[in-house]
Amino acid sequence: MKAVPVQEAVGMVLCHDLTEIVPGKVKKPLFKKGHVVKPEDIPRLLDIGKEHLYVWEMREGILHENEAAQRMAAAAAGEGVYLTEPSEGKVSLVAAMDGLLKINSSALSLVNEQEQVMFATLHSNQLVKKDRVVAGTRIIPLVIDEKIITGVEHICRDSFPLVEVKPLKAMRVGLVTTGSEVYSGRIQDKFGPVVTAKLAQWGSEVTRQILVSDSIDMIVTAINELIREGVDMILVTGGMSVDPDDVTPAGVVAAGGRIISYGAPALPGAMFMMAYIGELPVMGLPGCVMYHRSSIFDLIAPRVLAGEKISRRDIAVLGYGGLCSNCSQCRFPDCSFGKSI
Ligand SMILES: Nc1nc2c(c(=O)[nH]1)N[C@H]1C(S)=C(S)[C@@H](COP(=O)(O)OP(=O)(O)OC[C@H]3O[C@@H](n4cnc5c(N)ncnc54)[C@H](O)[C@@H]3O)O[C@H]1N2
Ligand code: MOO
Repeated sequence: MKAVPVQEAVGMVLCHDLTEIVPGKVKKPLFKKGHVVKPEDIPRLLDIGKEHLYVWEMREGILHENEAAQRMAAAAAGEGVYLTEPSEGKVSLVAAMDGLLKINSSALSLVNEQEQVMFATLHSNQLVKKDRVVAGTRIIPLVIDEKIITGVEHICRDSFPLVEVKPLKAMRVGLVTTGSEVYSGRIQDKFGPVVTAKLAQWGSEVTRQILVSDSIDMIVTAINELIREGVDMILVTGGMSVDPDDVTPAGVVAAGGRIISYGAPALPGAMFMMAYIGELPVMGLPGCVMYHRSSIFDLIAPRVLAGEKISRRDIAVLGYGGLCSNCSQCRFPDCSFGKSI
């Protein structure tokens, strides 16, 4: 690579995008890589502070920033992600569909420990819309030793994929709503509508809701009925707390449930329960899920809908970032709640 004064650069081919920045107004390439410099470009180049331009000299084992970024992005991207063309040397990774974003954060850190490269992403385990930029990567200099990029590709291959968007399955969900006050008709059920609306937003449907009193036998009968109907997920609402009447966890165990975690390091969501009956996911939802706009349910349900099996470790790591700030205007998922990795 050779630097030549701009006045002598007419007829030469630009070897990288040249950026113009006017604070608050413009940040974009004024000239793209490959542009042939014309006499009328000279004053505009001087305006953006370019007195010299680089002229590209191809050398074995050295990569241009665009090719380096394309290779890193391609190596990291799994299903549900597409790549943009490089602009100013950066390639973006974009969601190809609505779904659950998965980032391998430890492999990502390994990539970023390499010299002269960067790779930045959104947080893992959040829902993203189609066409949202979920990550971006580039090299820091204009050219780079190919060995560094090969090293990044190795890291990506060992931990593939670094970035992925998983589609949500459309599930049939059964609800068991506990509580003598609701069962007897003293108060109207408020849990059903909240959970139904959330699931609808994620493309799933509540196919049956059964109201029961605070009785282990009634909970077991309701769960068995939902299993017979072939639901893909069961949610048991209420009865998760410390009162003698709160028998939901005991009811789920009596129905054959294997408890992964009773209690979760999330607020709202402390009294949440994750269980499985065979392979069937069963969640015990505490009252806060009905009350708060975002809670543990918004952290775990999308992952179950994406086909993930929830482990005790998945729940345990939620503590870091598990405290909701209760903002007056909720911006979840664009906030720290649930961003544990
Ligand atoms: N002494 C303690 N009190 C509470 C604790 C605790 O650890 N110690 N935990 C608190 C947390 S955190 C939550 S969340 C709630 C959990 O409540 P539950 O899920 O056990 O719900 P219930 O006790 O059955 O009811 C609480 C409240 O919500 C109303 N409710 C319940 N289900 C419905 C429904 N389907 N529709 C409308 N309203 C419903 C119920 O009538 C009660 O008013 O506990 C904290 N307390
Ligand atoms: O679990 Mo309550 O489950 O935090 O608000």
